[in-house]
Amino acid sequence: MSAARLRAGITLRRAAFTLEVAFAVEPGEVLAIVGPNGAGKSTVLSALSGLVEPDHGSIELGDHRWFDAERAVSVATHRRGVGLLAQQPLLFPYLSALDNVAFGPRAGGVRKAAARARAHAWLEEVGAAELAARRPGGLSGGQAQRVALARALAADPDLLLLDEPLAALDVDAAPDMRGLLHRVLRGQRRPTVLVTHDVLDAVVLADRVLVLSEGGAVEQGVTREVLARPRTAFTARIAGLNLVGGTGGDSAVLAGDVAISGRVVEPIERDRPAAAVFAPSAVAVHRQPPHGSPRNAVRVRLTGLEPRGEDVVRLRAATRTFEAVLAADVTPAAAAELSLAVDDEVWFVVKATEVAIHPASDG
Ligand SMILES: Nc1ncnc2c1ncn2[C@@H]1O[C@H](COP(=O)(O)OP(=O)(O)OP(=O)(O)O)[C@@H](O)[C@H]1O
Repeated sequence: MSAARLRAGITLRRAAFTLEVAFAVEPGEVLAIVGPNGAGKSTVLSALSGLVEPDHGSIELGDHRWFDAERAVSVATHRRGVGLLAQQPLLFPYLSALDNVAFGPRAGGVRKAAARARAHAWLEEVGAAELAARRPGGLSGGQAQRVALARALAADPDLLLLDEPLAALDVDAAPDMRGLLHRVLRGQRRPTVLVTHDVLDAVVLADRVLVLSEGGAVEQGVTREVLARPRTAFTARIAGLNLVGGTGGDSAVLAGDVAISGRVVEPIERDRPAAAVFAPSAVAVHRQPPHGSPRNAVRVRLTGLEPRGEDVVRLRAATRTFEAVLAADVTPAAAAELSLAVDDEVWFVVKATEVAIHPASDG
């Protein structure tokens, strides 16, 4: 496996749309590109894989110049060594899972027995060894996506592209696949670019995040820093969920002097990065710390109160002993009863059953 840095700085104009982005992804690093529909996420991936040509700029992987508008360089897609895992697994229907995975190595000139051995190893790696003989028609969505991941990696690509890899999976299969991707991505040395709508994917899988809006990067940085301190209203909105980053404890995330307990959705490791995620609507607001209750309680200072429709007031708050920006949705009546105002010190309280605990990327 090569370990080269991806560098891209491109401009691409369409009738009513201009994409203009610059980013780099280090070997072993995962960059998530998030943003609303039409922001240009797919266009970035198409440019990286060579399916569209930017009007200006360049794309390089290590010493290899894949694209350079000024020097009229454009390396063909199949020569770029790009592995893609898309929303749909796109397996060959008449080949077994094993032969699907062996396809890349075979196409790369590896002999049949060696290609099949490599395919077996990758199926093993993604927990799908027992599916080797099955055709794609006999696989569940989650199983097929595991096989598709094995196929992408068996070809030993220099750059891995993940295009909404969990979007088509049902709610039961997505956490398993997310956990698998977390494990597999941590062990590799190539750069990876992940496009996703789901901020949780960015938290669990990406070291850095680039927020794309109308063709431009509105924020770029270490995932947890961008989400914990969103500099644009857009990022705060996509963050949507409360996120407390810290390290893994006993069914809990340890952040500063607080332990947030919850349901462990994907296995976490002690002292490794982990994140607790919960909805603003799951937060109750108290003036006094709750006593003798198994709930999570975090002391915060209110930084904002915004009405959201008739039934909800969104409270924003800064934590005191660790870095996070939290939100709580309360009824206007509750906000009035507690006579809440900016700068008030209150307790945000959330039941462990409402908190999902995930491993987080190292970034
Ligand atoms: N083949 C095309 N020809 C012309 N315009 C296109 C083409 N593909 C996409 N666009 C336009 O380019 C812009 C960026 O689209 P793109 O698909 O990259 O966004 P996206 O962020 O991936 O959106 P989504 O999340 O909906 O997939 C949009 O305005 C879209 O309408």
